[in-house]
Amino acid sequence: MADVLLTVRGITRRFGDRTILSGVDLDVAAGEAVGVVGPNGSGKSTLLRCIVGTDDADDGEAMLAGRVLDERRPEIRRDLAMVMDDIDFFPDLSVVEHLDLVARAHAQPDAEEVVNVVLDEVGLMEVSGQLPSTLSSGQRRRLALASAFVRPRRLLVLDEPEARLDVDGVEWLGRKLLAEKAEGCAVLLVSHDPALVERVCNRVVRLGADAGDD
Ligand SMILES: Nc1ncnc2c1ncn2[C@@H]1O[C@H](COP(=O)(O)OP(=O)(O)OP(=O)(O)O)[C@@H](O)[C@H]1O
Repeated sequence: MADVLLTVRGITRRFGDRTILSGVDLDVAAGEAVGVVGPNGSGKSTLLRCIVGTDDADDGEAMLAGRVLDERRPEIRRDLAMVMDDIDFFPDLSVVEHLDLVARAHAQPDAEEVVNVVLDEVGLMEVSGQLPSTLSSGQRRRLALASAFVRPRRLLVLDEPEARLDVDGVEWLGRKLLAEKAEGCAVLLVSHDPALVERVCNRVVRLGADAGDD
C-alpha cells in the first residue's frame, strides 16, 4: 500500500479478566479512510484511545509516519486531529475564541482565516460569540468537530462524529471527510452510521461478535 501513514499492530487490551481487543492490526494510507464498526461495547473507542495513546494497550503499538503515536508528544500533535467521545470546552471562552485558541496553539498558519472558514462550514457563525454552555447538544458536537478541523493534520481520528448531528450535518460531514481524503489526509472513523461508513471509507474493520475484515 502506498504512503501508509498509520500502522497499528497487535493492539490488545484487557480490563480485569475480560479481553476487549485481541491483536488488532490495521493500516491507513494518506488519502484513505478506514472505518471501525461493531456493536456497543465491542471496543471501538478503546481501540481509538489505545491508538492515540490516551489509553495504554497491554500489547501492540501504533505508529504515525514511523513514530510511536502518542498525542501527548508535541511532534505527534502537529499531525493528529481527533474528535473523541466527549470534549471539554473552556467554559469562559466563546465559540470563536475557543477555535482561535486551538488553531493558534497548534501553530495553524492563517489561524484567523481558517477559523472563519471552519465556522462557516460547520454552521456556527451565528453563535460564534456565545459560550459553549449556551449551545445545543448538536451545536456542541459541531464545535467539537470544528476544533479538529482548525488544526493542522495528516491523520484524523473520529469517534462517532455523526452523533447528534442533524440530517444536513451528516451530509456535510460526509462531504467534508471525502474532501479531507482528497487533500491527502488519512481518516480513521468509528461510526454507527452505515451510510456514512459506506460513503467515506475505503475499508472497514469489524470488532465484536461478527468480527472479520472486509
Ligand atoms: N476503563 C475501563 N475499565 C473497565 N472496562 C472498560 C474501560 N473502558 C472500557 N471498558 C469496557 O470495554 C468494553 C468496550 O468499551 P468501548 O467504549 O471501547 O466500546 P465501543 O465499541 O466504543 O462501544 P459504543 O458503541 O457503545 O460506543 C466495554 O465493555 C466497556 O465496559
